Amino acid sequence: MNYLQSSFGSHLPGCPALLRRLTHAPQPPGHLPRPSSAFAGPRRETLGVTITQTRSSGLAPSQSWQPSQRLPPAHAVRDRPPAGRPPSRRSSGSEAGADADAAPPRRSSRPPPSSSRSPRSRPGQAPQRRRADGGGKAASRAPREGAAAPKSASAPSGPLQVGQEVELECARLALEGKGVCLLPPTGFVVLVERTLPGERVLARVQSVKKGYAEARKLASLSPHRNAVPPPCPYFGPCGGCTLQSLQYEAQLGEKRNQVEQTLRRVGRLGPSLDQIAAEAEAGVVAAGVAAEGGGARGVAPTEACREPFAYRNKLMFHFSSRCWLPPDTVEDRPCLGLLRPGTADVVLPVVQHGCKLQGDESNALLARVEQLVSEAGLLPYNHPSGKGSLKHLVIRSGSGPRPAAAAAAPPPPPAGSELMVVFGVTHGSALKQLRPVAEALGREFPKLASVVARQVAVPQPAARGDGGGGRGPRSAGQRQDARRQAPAAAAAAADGGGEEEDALSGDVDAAAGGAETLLYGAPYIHDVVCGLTFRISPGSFFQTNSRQAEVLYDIVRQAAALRPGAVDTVLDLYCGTGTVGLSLAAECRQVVGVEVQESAVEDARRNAARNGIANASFICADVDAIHRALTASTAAAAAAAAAPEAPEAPPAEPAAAAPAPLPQPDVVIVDPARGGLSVDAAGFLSRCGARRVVYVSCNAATQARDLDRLCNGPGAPFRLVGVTPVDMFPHTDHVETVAVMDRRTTAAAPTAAAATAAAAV
Ligand SMILES: C[S@@+](CC[C@H](N)C(=O)[O-])C[C@H]1O[C@@H](n2cnc3c(N)ncnc32)[C@H](O)[C@@H]1O
Repeated sequence: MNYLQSSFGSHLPGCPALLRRLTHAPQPPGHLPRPSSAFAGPRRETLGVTITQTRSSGLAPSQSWQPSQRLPPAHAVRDRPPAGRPPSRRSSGSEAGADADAAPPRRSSRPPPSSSRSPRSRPGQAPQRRRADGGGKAASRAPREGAAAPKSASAPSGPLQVGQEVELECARLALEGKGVCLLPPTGFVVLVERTLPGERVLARVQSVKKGYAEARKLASLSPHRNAVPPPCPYFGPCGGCTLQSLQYEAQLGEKRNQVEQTLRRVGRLGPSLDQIAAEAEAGVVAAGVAAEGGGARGVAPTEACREPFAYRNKLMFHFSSRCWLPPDTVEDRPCLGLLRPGTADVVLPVVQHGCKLQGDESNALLARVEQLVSEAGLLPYNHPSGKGSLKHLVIRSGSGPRPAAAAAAPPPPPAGSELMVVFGVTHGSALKQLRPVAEALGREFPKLASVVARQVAVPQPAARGDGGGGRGPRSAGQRQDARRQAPAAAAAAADGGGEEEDALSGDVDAAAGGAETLLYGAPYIHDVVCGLTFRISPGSFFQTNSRQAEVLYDIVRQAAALRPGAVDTVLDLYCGTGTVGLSLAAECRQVVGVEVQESAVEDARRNAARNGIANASFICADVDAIHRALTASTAAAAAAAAAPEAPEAPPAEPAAAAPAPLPQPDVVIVDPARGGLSVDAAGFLSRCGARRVVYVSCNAATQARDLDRLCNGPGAPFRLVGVTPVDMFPHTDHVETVAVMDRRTTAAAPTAAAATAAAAV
């Protein structure tokens, strides 16, 4: 998954109404975050060792690997207003990341379109500015008469015009980290990226839609009081760490606000949160939900991450023949880095400084991979020419297995003791050249335990939606539909949780694929979480922040509120490699995990055996199929009861392939992908009879939608009793949330037939 897919569009599959509730405005489908103007200032200088193409690969000069560009420190150039300089010779004009309008980037040697130029940069013209006081005292004025209005691709339908400059104050953060500014006096929503609540900015309107506008920040007029210089030189263009310029404590507060706002607006859970807060105030707290669980707001404070940098055990990088040098240059040359927001094949080279979210050794590995593949004559896959074969690179790390001798109270082994490299390749022909690359890496990096190549699908022209050479972003809804149609592809798509967790983990489509070839070492690495050793295959989901996963699982354990004496049966739905269920196993009678991806289920079974856990079992199945099978068997039982004398009919086609038998659960843990629960999965929770459901989510918007379904309205089966955000991804706008629901005692209990059917599924 890339940054662009973390936009609203993908958070809220097929739910424009949810978007409106979030921002009071619809978000355009496929809307993408824009890169910033952070690099519009000083000229870049090129440092570092040149990596030249030395093999006789028949490359044109533009196809050769080049050194990564040294970038100025982010704080030195960020928020600089555009200098009005002409596009560079190499500039691709409308590719100007900072000034690009809604149109997708395209190669062109033309200068930027007039709609994307700053009116201020035109000689003899006064800037069009509108002032908007956060306090509602609007000092706004219409664009000056006589000043040429900026050309707009579409007629403005709000109080703003494309190209207009406006002073705004940020009221709050939207889920994807953009600042929500309300234009007085109407409160018209303007979304401005890299803008923090309380900050006043000068921004230029980029697009105006029916109920809202999007603007690009030109300058910070009064920064957030907790603003800090972002330490990463790629901050801004790289869409990953949108909150890096905010002090960490303040990030935690913002994430709590986001979760609360989303539950109130999208989930219509204001009354539930108010009740949680009132009960906490009165000292009545649901079992397993911390006393401060609500405070005055119904949402607990965000659980902080102790190590807010170098916390990631997995990052996905992309190979591309289109290399982005922010703000407005795209060169046709091989490049390894992070996808430019809003594109499917333009890459920001990050090899030189690495990514601050992963460890030093992983960054060193990244740099060495770039050198070695260049020397081997390997090229990025190029669409549409079909040349080249490298698509992406995933670097994973783990602590290695827990030493047996330390079984009593094992301190976790140091992170990064085992490393894994996964090459995503489009053609098997690359394997021959990759083998010596893998062996060289193995010799140079003693901690490298595994190098694997995965065959990935070649982008289909029909799927292009970005106009730039590849797949366009698909909504989570579309991905879910595709998953229903092709469970096998879905399994592959899970690729370590590409879409399941956050933007930096992997592109679900790029990662989807088939054959894996082991190039070096073993086809897995190990990590230790909660004192248990987990085996991780290249395609298996594993929480990307191992240390914080322990905090998350501890909150889940408390929230499950299992009865003493290990008497409860726990269902761990969407269980991945079994981490949540296995960490609970000692306190329950039995744990049953359900997971769609075969390799993850295999890992989960091995993990149970390796850790000596005998009361956990894992089923490879689509969670949705459980409810369909349950519904089918209930209907069949009802039909049989209604027509006992009917002649024997041929057996009906099963509504869904029924998974292996599931026991009646006391507690269910669900941790679905970003798309949240399907209607079938929610239906299963309603009917399964469990007294408590602990819902772990990496997408507050879809979680809010699901909680609305399950907790609101007459006959709703559950009552929301606690919400705790957990910061698994510091500096990014992602937040994990643990919501706890108790079955309402007044709601109709599951019928005996349903319970029996559930037991039989
Ligand atoms: C967010 S991960 C959670 C994994 C696990 N709970 C953990 O903490 O490591 C979601 C998992 O759900 C799996 N998954 C996605 N859709 C599924 C479905 N329809 N049925 C079963 N599993 C599914 C993915 O393969 C992935 O392993």
